[in-house]
Amino acid sequence: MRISVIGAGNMGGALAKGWVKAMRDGADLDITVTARTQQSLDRIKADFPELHCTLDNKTAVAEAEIVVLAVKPWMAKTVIDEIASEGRLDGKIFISVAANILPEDLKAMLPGSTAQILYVMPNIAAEYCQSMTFISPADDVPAETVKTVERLLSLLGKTQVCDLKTLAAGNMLAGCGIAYVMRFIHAMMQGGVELGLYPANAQQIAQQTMTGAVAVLQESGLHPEAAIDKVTTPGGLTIRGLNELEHSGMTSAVIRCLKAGMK
Ligand SMILES: NC(=O)C1=CN([C@@H]2O[C@H](COP(=O)(O)OP(=O)(O)OC[C@H]3O[C@@H](n4cnc5c(N)ncnc54)[C@H](O)[C@@H]3O)[C@@H](O)[C@H]2O)C=CC1
Ligand SMILES: O=C(O)[C@@H]1CCC=N1
Repeated sequence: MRISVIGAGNMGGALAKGWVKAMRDGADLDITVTARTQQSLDRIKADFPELHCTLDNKTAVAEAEIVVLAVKPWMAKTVIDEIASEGRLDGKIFISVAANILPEDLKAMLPGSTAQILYVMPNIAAEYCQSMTFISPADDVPAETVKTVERLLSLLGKTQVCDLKTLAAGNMLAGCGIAYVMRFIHAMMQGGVELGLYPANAQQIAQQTMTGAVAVLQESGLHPEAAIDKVTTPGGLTIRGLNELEHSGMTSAVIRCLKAGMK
């Protein structure tokens, strides 16, 4: 399958690199990436020589079956005007990962085009095939196309085909949420340093603890509070910290954090 990623930056680059890793595991893909500067392309090509790299968006689109738009949202219209001219996107699968540009907005930017439009929200863990990716197809996209896109994105982690409301909420937990989780890890590091650990050691400990917590919940299927009960000795150490977190409004802060991006 020939895929062109227009804008191989943080997100587009992560998708392309994840797909290359899938190719190394046997997936039959042919990936082209574009960027604004040759320097960006040289950087990505150095570690991922399987990628075709070009500064020419139009050629990249003309040669692809699937086009992924991964430029900043405020550049989407200009780039779409460029790549869709002369019917270049017609009949192709067109995935946009530009946040908050909905399928109806994309349709308005592609008047008369027969491109099959899907609004997709991955996260940067796509590079390591651990993304949580949401897929919202436009109403007129055939089921077979949705399946194809789902298969392709499943190479990069977990996927959900969903409506726009779920995508918006899911993106706060996953697309943006990955940054919130990283901020929590950093907060643990800061506490760890105050307790006398070196930052690098605190980071390793915090990351392994995060991995362990995820493993416990995934393997056991427990609700988080049931698993927390297993850690919390009455009158012991853990409950002191848990209550301190709640006195400081942790749960409320997280809820407010997730709601903030929906405004
Ligand atoms: N960074 C993230 O975690 C996520 C980002 N997104 C979406 O992905 C899109 C890209 O975001 P980032 O990757 O963070 O930005 P970025 O700035 O890292 O990447 C954008 C890329 O587009 C390239 N570019 C700019 N103009 C271009 C043009 N005319 N032709 C070809 N390439 C061009 C730039 O060289 C750059 O490599 C945004 O719309 C964002 O909403 C979606 C989910 C997660
Ligand atoms: O911050 C943003 O707008 C994008 C969307 C999800 C992650 N980054």
